[in-house]
Amino acid sequence: METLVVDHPLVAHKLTTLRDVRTDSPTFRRLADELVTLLAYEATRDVRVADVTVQTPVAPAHGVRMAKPYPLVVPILRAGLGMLDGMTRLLPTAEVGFLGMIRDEETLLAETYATRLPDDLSGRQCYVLDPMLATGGTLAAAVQFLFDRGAVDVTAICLLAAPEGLAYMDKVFANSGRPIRLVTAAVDDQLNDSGYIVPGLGDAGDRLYGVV
Ligand SMILES: O=P(O)(O)OC[C@H]1O[C@H](OP(=O)(O)OP(=O)(O)O)[C@H](O)[C@@H]1O
Ligand SMILES: O=c1cc[nH]c(=O)[nH]1
Ligand SMILES: [Mg+2]
Repeated sequence: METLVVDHPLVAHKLTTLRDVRTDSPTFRRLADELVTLLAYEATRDVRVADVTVQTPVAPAHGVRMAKPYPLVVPILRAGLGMLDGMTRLLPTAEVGFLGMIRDEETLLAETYATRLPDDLSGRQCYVLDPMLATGGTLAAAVQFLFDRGAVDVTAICLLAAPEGLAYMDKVFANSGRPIRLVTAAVDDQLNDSGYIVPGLGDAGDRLYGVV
């Protein structure tokens, strides 16, 4: 998986506050929203556009518009929902599909409880949103869903990633022949025995929406 760690002082500043255990839920939500917009700016560098000409008050000007089919943005519920507004602010014409996935806290295996995606994704650029890439089980399953429906171009945007998750993605998709990109604010040190990213930021879903 091609991985881009966005090296920017504003990204580092916002991520540091997100990590801070004293940051409350409203602030965490706002920062996650701001951070995804900064990451999305890099993640959409290759978004498809088509040439157009517009008339300025002075003369014709050559430019570009987003090409059809428009990109598909896929937040992974629940925590990925906290990244959706920040993404669609940058890509207002994107369509949105949903995947609901939860990781079993004992086995760390991802289970899918909801899918709402177009049946045919051939030719679509897909952007998966999930704040945390830990063991990689959730992201691998999400990318496989998109591949199974014909997607060939998948970019994941994660606020934080663990080396174990990157290695797992490389292992699972080694022979897929389809490129996968990851854009993230940081690759942390490791996972702990409970599968949490260290130092990480804790449980992203709980910090966004509360413990359920
Ligand atoms: O890489 P993995 O080991 O699969 O772990 C990462 C997943 O765990 C978290 O979701 P969680 O299962 O806590 O669900 P939630 O978003 O509803 O909190 C996170 O948002 C990822 O989806
Ligand atoms: O550190 C982690 C790992 C998985 N899910 C989270 O929300 N946080
Ligand atoms: Mg969670």
